[in-house]
Amino acid sequence: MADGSWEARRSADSFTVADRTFRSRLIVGTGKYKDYAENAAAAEAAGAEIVTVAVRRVNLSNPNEPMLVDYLRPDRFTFLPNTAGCFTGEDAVRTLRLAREAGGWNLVKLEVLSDPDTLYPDMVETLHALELLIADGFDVMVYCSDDPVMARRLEDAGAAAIMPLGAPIGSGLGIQNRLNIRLIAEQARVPVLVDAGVGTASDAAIAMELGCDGVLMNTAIAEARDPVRMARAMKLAVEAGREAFLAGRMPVRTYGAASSPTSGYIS
Ligand SMILES: CC(=O)[C@@H](O)[C@H](O)COP(=O)(O)O
Repeated sequence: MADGSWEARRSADSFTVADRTFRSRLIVGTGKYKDYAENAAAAEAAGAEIVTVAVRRVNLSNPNEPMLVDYLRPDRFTFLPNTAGCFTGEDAVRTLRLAREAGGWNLVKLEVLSDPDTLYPDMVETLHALELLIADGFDVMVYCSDDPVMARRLEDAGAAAIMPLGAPIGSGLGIQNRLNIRLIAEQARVPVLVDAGVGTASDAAIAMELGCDGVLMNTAIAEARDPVRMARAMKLAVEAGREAFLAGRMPVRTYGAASSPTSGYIS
């Protein structure tokens, strides 16, 4: 997209990251599923075009074990390698360099965690790693805190997409700071996708209503009683949230306003 402004992004029927255009605004993960078959069925039901893969945790190369690529075929899905489990920028950069050597992936998701309890991103390490990866020619989608100032710093450093958390990874708490997510979406000139913390369909719809370009989620689908059905619900929620955003919501009022006014409307 030549003009990445919010005004241009807000009306587009697809989103573009590093010259690749996607119609589906829902990215799904590949962890915590019963097996790869269930994972694949959920990704299909979600209508996802991108699946994110924790390259250090998923079997991509040992043919003696079940392999992800036999179920989620690379000719059907764009694989987005991520650095889940990395707690230093150096480790994350090393992981993505190995992923590129193994699979040729250049579009990647950077995620540098701070501590194992909150799983919050370490933004100092993340920014440092981002700079190294950009210098290395990667296109980097960046998992980050919901801080608009930090989001701008990442964009200035060359991030291909900004991915603020809704809540801690795997918490299912939903979006904790709607104001910040909205500010980040408004100011960015690259796609903004809420990543982590979505618990159910309404959370995904809220992310889209706030003006985000998309949503990435894993646990909400993988840990649902019926993952395939939840994946379908998430697809519909993302689409509904996007439609509501484009339609433009009514103003919020402090006081009541009669639904059958006596003037000012057609009778
Ligand atoms: C799959 C992935 O990339 C995770 O690191 C991501 O942040 C998802 O978080 P949830 O499991 O909370 O959706």
